[in-house]
Amino acid sequence: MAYVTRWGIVATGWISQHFFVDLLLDPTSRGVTDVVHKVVAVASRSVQKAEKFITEFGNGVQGIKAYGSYADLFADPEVEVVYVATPHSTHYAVTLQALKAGKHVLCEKPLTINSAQAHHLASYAKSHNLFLMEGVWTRFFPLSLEFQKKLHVEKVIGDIHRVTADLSYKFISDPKSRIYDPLLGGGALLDVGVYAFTWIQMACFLHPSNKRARPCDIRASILKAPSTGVDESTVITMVWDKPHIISTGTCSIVVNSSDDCLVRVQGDLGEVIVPTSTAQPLKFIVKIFPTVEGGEPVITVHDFPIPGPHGLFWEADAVARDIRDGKIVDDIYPIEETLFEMEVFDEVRRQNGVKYPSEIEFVFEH
Ligand SMILES: NC(=O)C1=CN([C@@H]2O[C@H](COP(=O)(O)OP(=O)(O)OC[C@H]3O[C@@H](n4cnc5c(N)ncnc54)[C@H](OP(=O)(O)O)[C@@H]3O)[C@@H](O)[C@H]2O)C=CC1
Ligand SMILES: O=C1OC[C@@H](O)[C@H](O)[C@H]1O
Repeated sequence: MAYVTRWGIVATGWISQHFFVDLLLDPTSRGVTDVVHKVVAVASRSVQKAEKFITEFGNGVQGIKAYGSYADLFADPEVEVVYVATPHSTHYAVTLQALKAGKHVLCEKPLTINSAQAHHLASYAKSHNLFLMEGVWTRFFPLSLEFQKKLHVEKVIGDIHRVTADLSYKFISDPKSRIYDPLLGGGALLDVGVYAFTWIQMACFLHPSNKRARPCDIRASILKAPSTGVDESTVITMVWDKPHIISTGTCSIVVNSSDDCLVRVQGDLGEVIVPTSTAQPLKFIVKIFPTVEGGEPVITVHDFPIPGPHGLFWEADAVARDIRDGKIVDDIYPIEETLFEMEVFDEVRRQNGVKYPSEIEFVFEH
């Protein structure tokens, strides 16, 4: 019997629409038979918005409740796990409120805007035996798992020496948008930098010789947006002692990533390239250098088409299995990796004197 996971969706913005559509897809269409997803309720700050969202994107599914406040959804005993998709700066308070109501939580990336908030959420969830995960959906793509296997198990490119990863989008320069607004945690680092960072985590942090150690050196540069002062373009270089790798992660909200190489992992024998979006990857390429002078490289393209609209369902399936199995931390993307990510991001901002407004950098007393 498939386990039925009972979801509550919090907020009705862009990514919530995508998540909702993916949740409503029949899991057997992607070969999944052990879990299914039931959307119990949707909450918005306006009940009309929640109703409209259900009508527009609910694929005719009946019985989904519409709430006009997040608190009402948290109070619903039928909701088992909450998907939080509000702007970054509100993740901490909204997630804490959900946890305090006894709900498991999948919160969109970034989990919080700083590591102090992330540590608070992680310790609250742990001490109350509740599931908590940052929604870095990319980590659950079969492609990402195969990428790690090729690098770390099959060691197809031998010893890894250098890793570069990028995600950049040219966003419309609107100071009121969440991308530019400091009060909503705007800037490249928290919005798209998370993805560049996650590929570096997969290649370096999860390298078997690294044994989950922190990098021994972190250096970062930030170019601030003249309009609002958020980080417009950010570069993070890290040195990983034991696997002996140097990595560079880049992100920007004023230029687009190149479409031919977003991630490049270079090793003794060749390189692995992810050419499409580092958020929603579709293929990776393994290039093995010629062993004889004048020989040709051997190039293998590994295609991973998404069996559905977006690919957020893989992350949802993982959450469902964790909850079914009584796990509070996911194995593929454990909360410890989020804490590490947030600690590095704090350091990146510290080195560059970038602070979010005090209204959003707070930590509740606990
Ligand atoms: N995994 C992925 O690929 C993606 C993840 N994200 C993440 O999801 C989160 C939401 O992003 P996105 O959906 O693009 O954002 P949107 O601006 O489209 O939606 C955010 C929603 O949050 C609610 N909200 C609550 N408080 C506020 C506030 N103070 N100001 C504005 N909206 C508020 C609103 O819903 P309501 O009015 O119904 O309460 C709003 O529609 C971000 O943290 C982002 O990082 C975003 C895009 C892609
Ligand atoms: O997570 C994301 O991925 C896609 C981007 O367009 C979006 O701004 C970001 O939040």
